[in-house]
Amino acid sequence: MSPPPILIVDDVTTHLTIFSATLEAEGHDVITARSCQEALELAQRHSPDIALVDLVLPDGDGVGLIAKLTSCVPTLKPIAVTAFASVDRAVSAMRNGAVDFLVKPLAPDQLVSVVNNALAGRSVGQLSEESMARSSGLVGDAGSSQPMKDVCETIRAVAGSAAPVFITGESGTGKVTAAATLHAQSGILTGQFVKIDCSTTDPERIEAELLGHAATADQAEKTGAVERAKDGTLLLDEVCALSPIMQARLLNILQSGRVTPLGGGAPYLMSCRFVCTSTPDPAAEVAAGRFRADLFYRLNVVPVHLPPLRERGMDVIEIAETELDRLCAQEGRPFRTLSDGVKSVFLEHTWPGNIRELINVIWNAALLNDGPVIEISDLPPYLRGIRPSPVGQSGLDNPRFPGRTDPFEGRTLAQIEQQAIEAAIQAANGSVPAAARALDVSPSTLYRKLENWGKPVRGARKG
Ligand SMILES: Nc1ncnc2c1ncn2[C@@H]1O[C@H](COP(=O)(O)OP(=O)(O)OP(=O)(O)O)[C@@H](O)[C@H]1O
Repeated sequence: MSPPPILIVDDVTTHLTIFSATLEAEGHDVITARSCQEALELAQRHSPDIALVDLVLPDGDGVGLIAKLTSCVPTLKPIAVTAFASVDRAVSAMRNGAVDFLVKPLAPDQLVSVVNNALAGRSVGQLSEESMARSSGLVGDAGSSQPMKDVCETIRAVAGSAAPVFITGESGTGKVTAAATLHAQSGILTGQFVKIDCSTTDPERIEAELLGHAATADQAEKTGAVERAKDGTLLLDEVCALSPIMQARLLNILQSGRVTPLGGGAPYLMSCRFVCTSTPDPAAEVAAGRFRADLFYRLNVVPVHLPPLRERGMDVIEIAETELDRLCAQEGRPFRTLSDGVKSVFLEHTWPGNIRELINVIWNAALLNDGPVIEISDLPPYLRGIRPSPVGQSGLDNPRFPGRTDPFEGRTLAQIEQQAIEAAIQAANGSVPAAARALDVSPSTLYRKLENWGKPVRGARKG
């Protein structure tokens, strides 16, 4: 029997032809779709292993398609494909079930490497959990800023207790990694680290995933996550996404400590440590009535907040260098270090996708270039457009702020906004509409701001 095929979803014929030829040359079977509708039909018929999904499709949104594909083929590993300007869309795709993302234009060896990694069960998002199982903790391996020292201290202090921990932070800041670190450092937990993604698991199935179910006429018995995490850690990733009904059931389980599998299996006592994560601020979710206050107080015994990368100062360089070493060893690439210009750009950029975005930038640069030093020209265009601060002004060598750790220090919000907008326009070769698309605002917003700053605008409409 031939292995399941790889599904490529893109409405541009040349992309379909090039991606298919590259993967077929590696011995993969490929099927192609040009729309969400066609992709869903093919997925139902062929149960592909991997789907490469372009995030902009003629009849819908690729992020939504990824969620639908994984719900119709639970074993499917989707990979989001996006244009340079929409890294945050890719981050949102990963939050909706994508195991990895690729940024166009794709180099053939990069496409093959990401697909092979996904087939082997490795992705940027999963490597850390593997490492975590082996190491005594990845959070803290790289990054010595004060906010991260505080986080590591909290993790060390509470790892050995059974108290529930609630980890918050923007997407890609390392919440799941921190949860796995807690498990690895516990010293007392002998069971497994089990993760349930509450935002992508089908709401109809989440109760059975959590509690398990007895055998039925058409389904074999299923062991629930609570039981699999016996004497270990149960991570409820993005717990605020649970429906009101599931929130009530979870509260009930926490209060009684007893779990009864669906369909009448034998009840058992729960013995796992609960760790939850949330990207939206859980207190705001409670205030808005979307998350139960009583459940939040039960789960939020030890709060841990992961700072965004832009507030971690020089950590961005430490993490980039550590990851460069790791990825070069893994991929056999010859890079040794980052140029000073690249370090300066990294300190200027605001990293909306946080560590995940940084790792993808490093991976891209190391795969597509020759080394031994990563230069600005090796970075994706949206980063090349960022002007490093003049000598003496960057975080690397700023005499006013020796050892400065905050790239925003000394700047107002308005100055940071102006710099981000100018960088986007430069990256879009001076096109305001293209920069507006990249920043997800209307062109008129940018024209208005440029006018207020007294900047000449190419192609601006009068009146
Ligand atoms: N301290 C770290 N050093 C190196 N890599 C890290 C570190 N923390 C996280 N990562 C990597 O960053 C990526 C994002 O981490 P993780 O999935 O833990 O973030 P998250 O906050 O849970 O993201 P999301 O909210 O989008 O699910 C992963 O690839 C992980 O391996």
